[in-house]
Amino acid sequence: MTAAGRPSVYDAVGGEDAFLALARAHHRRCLADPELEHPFSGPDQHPQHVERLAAYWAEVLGGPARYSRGCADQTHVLWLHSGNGEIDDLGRRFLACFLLALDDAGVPDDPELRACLRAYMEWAVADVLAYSPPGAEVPAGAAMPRWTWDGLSA
Ligand code: HEM
Repeated sequence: MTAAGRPSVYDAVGGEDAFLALARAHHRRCLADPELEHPFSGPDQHPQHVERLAAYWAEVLGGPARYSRGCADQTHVLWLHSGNGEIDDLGRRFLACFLLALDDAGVPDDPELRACLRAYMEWAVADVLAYSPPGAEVPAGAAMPRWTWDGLSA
């Protein structure tokens, strides 16, 4: 629950198991995409990619701080996606896979929740793509984003 007594976005999605199902569905969609399949099929993929992605999204959307406590931080996430050159098309595909995965994973079809999740992912894709020019410098100690019903929380 949030301070105002309203469920967090994390709770509205369905908590930990729902985020795992969402990350799994999203990964499946990425692997089925002819372009996105390449970056996700490299030999050095983290074996727990899906679990880590689920923990990351859960934390950003108001869940427990499992990613920043047990996995890595925002600087690592930005660094992982940086310096790949012009990948705007991959960003569009990533967003499309996320929106389809919401249905695949059975995330509640509440219009306010869906709009909130879409706005978050549009923002997050743009944030990652901002570091795609070769040589882009990722800031050290970048704070984990927090996304609420009202958008990015300062
Ligand atoms: C342009 C679109 C994107 C592409 C092509 C992409 C690709 C990737 C790849 C290849 C990995 C590494 C997988 C591995 O080695 O385990 C990864 C990891 C990850 N990505 Fe993305 N990604 C994109 C956008 C995003 C966005 C928008 C977010 C956040 C909302 C995100 C969050 C993450 C996280 C949390 C990880 C796991 C980091 C970890 O293992 O600690 N990605 N991504």
